[in-house]
Amino acid sequence: MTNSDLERVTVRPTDEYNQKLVSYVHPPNWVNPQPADVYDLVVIGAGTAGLVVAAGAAGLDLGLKVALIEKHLMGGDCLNVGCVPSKTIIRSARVVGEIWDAKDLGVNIPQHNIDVDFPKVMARMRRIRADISPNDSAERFQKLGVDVFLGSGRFASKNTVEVGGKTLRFKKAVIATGARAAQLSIPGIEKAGYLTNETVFSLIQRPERLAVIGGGPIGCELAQAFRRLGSEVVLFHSGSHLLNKEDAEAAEILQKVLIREGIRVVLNSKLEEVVTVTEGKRLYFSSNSHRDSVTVDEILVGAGRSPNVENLNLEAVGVEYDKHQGVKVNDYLQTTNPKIYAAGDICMNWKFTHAADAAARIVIKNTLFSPFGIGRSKLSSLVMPWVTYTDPEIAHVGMYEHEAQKLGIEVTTIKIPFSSVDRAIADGEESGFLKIHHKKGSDEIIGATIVSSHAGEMISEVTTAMVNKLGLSKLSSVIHPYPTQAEAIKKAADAYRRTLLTSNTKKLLGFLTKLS
Ligand SMILES: Cc1cc2nc3c(=O)[nH]c(=O)nc-3n(C[C@H](O)[C@H](O)[C@H](O)COP(=O)(O)OP(=O)(O)OC[C@H]3O[C@@H](n4cnc5c(N)ncnc54)[C@H](O)[C@@H]3O)c2cc1C
Ligand SMILES: NC(=O)c1ccc[n+]([C@@H]2O[C@H](COP(=O)([O-])OP(=O)(O)OC[C@H]3O[C@@H](n4cnc5c(N)ncnc54)[C@H](O)[C@@H]3O)[C@@H](O)[C@H]2O)c1
Repeated sequence: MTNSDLERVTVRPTDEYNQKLVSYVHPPNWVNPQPADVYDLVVIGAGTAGLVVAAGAAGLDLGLKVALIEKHLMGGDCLNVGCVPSKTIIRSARVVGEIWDAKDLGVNIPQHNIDVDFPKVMARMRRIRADISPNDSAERFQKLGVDVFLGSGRFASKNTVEVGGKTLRFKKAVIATGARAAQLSIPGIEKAGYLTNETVFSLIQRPERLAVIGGGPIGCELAQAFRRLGSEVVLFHSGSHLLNKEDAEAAEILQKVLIREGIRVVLNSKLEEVVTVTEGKRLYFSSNSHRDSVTVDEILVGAGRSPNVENLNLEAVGVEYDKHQGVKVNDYLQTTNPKIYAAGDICMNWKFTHAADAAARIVIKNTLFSPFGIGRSKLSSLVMPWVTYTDPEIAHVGMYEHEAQKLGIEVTTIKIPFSSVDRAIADGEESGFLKIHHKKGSDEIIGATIVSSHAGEMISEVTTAMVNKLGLSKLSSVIHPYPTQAEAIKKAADAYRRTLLTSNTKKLLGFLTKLS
């Protein structure tokens, strides 16, 4: 491929920050290398999953030949149009949330004095994204010893992939092509136009009125952020509750917060049509048998993901897939072609950056260091936490009660409301809770949910305990600094320990007290 063949990628607005970003993750002057005779690994897609596989394999310094193919921006969704930009604007939005609560904390800030400089919020996001991007850059991966090919990868035969007119022969290949926003079949929406995660971070002006479609993590995080940054927001959700995959009580707390902050939440919604009118985009909808309409400036769709399975010629290599579920893999992340593996959003229900990272590590082990399948790692052995970065955050790890029940595991749940945790009271954050599920009659933790402004920081303690099989008894012996919200974990562990006291041990303790 010569320079002129390289598809130019533009990220809008084309300011200095986005030019810097592109110069790292899709350099316009990039020249694809001459392919090696044969690659130990060819990885298609340079999002988190692909980057971690490539860096992990090349970084071992074993002389492995690794090729990495990216058609758009290295770093994938997470860096460019996902975690990084969303969390960066959520940081600005959080300041507004703090100011809204300031009066209750004795700090009077006239609300009409809040002046969100939306273009500056977005410019800060673009600057930070560009500053982080060298980590995922073509140049860095080249220096790691990876052959980086920019262009669209496609299987050509059982052991070759084509990119930009070049043919790469592989011993093993990895599909890490991720997912994109699922398209909705609402009449008129295509014509009216809408934003997805691929375009919303290119906004430079605040949409004064925003409709968000989908009340999952994307919808809830961005609806709250835009509301706090000054937009009028209406959030449509087809389910009867926001975040319907989460613990219902946790989702209920968030739902109340979003409504209190002025978001119009429309549940059980069915969007019937979108029409462009002089005042904007009008959405006709029904909800609980009631029909209504709302007119907005922009529509943001975040209603699930579709895996990027198209144009890979998967049929030619015997890799089975489903248009909704993605590439079919077994527990070892092997596709229906034993030489081809997959990792990340393309094949997993856990659509998280850290899940893609963890899956990539499994793929490295299973493709390169498990001869004859000996010592392979399994996806099902992972203990997976996740966090929805709303305010309050909702963090979860392991199983929900209903999942355990489905598997026939009897569960006891310990719930610690933050209204009983001194630091949360001092912080004015009593509405959340910590729930720990453990096996009935044992201290083995099988799952936990935390609702708190810092739930995401706290969940790792529970995850560490689960991974290392530290039960509640052990956690009870861990000293937690006072006052911290993480003391809730110790309180739950102490509550478990108290259940162990039988009436006989209580009598014995009472007797010992009298003797002392
Ligand atoms: C708005 C938003 C916020 C999010 N926030 C979080 C968060 O806070 N925390 C979290 O853990 N997760 C978050 N996620 C999810 C996270 O971004 C994804 O789970 C993660 O990026 C998946 O990584 P991946 O490598 O599987 O796929 P991707 O990141 O999608 O990467 C796939 C790459 O493959 C490339 N590709 C596709 N087809 C081809 C081809 N034929 N040839 C060459 N290249 C190809 C694509 O261009 C892309 O770069 C968020 C997602 C969104 C949309
Ligand atoms: N903090 C994080 O880790 C984070 C943040 C954002 C996204 N993500 C990942 O990205 C993935 C995608 O997020 P998402 O929020 O798009 O997906 P999601 O599938 O979790 O939620 C989308 C919701 O939209 C609803 N919906 C679907 N069609 C609708 C319609 N026509 N009208 C109204 N509602 C409709 C669905 O009922 C669903 O609950 C998630 O699986 C998540 O793992 C993670």
